[in-house]
Amino acid sequence: MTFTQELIEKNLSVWQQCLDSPFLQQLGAGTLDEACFKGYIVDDSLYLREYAKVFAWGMTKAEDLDAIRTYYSLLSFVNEGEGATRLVYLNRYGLDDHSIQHLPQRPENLAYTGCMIKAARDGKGAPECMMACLPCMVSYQWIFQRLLQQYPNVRETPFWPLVRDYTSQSYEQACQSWLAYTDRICQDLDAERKAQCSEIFRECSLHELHFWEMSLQPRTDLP
Ligand SMILES: Cc1ncc(C[n+]2csc(CCO)c2C)c(N)n1
Repeated sequence: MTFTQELIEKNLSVWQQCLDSPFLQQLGAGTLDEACFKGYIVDDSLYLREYAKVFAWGMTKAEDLDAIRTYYSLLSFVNEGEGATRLVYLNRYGLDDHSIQHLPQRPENLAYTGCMIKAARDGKGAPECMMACLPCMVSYQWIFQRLLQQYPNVRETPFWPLVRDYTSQSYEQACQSWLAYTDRICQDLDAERKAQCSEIFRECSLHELHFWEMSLQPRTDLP
């Protein structure tokens, strides 16, 4: 079993709780209140802005071009794939990136991005940086694939563009290559550093769960 397979296995119960969260279950069934979804999209947009800073810290410690290429590929997915879908949703709600930048991240969101940025800032290098962003990328693939199996009719709901992004073959391939890169750089780490990495992965998985729980409440500060 590779290191990332081990990490995923250890955290599957948390990801299962994400999948079972009322927000995702209602999203799959198409019954989710769009005010909650709107709040999620706004917080997620603010989250992705902060997410970019994780790689800014990662870049300063990069020891080879492989690390830089991986960070670039992660960021370009945020910007091109997810970014495009998010913008369609923001527009649908009469918002755009500019009009939401002044809004605060809700506390669970802030706690999550704070944790990721700290891991990349205080960590020794690429392994810690990848640990901070692996749960977000890989849990989405795991969760949305299962959600689509459970609710094939989600294709007929307003939430399909989001589900489609994370269930596409190209997203699965991208995840595989990010995982393979992580396994490569973690191969020769000593036990102590592996344990620290595992702790970051755990913490960020729990933050994913808290983000889904937070999203069941609509934001109260949106136009
Ligand atoms: C709270 C939250 N968690 C995870 C994602 C998914 N995600 C974030 S960045 C990225 C690109 C590759 O890592 C992916 C898939 C999200 N949008 N919002």
